[in-house]
Amino acid sequence: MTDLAELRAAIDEIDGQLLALLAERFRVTAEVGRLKKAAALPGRDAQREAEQIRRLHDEARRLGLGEEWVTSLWRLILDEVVRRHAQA
Ligand SMILES: O=C(O)C(=O)C[C@]1(C(=O)O)C=C[C@@H](O)C=C1
Repeated sequence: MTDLAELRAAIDEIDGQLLALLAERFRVTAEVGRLKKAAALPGRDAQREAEQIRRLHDEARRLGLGEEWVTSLWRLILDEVVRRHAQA
């Protein structure tokens, strides 16, 4: 039981770090959104996203994570950034 509690505490710690990193990522993408708006660039950059997904696939393979799963996760994040760009 102690093991379970300790493992769950480790999970909670990691979840907090993941959330903080995501918040930091959204802070940076908000700056990108401001630059794009000032330059009248579209919110989505499909070529950049394809490069990102390719790189993430390589890293996912190296880490033993499923490529499709990583793609779905980043789709969620990228779509949220594009949504925020459109609202800025
Ligand atoms: O790099 C950009 O141009 C962004 O707007 C950031 C970002 C990202 O979150 O990484 C989001 C949307 C774009 O389609 C590509 C990348």
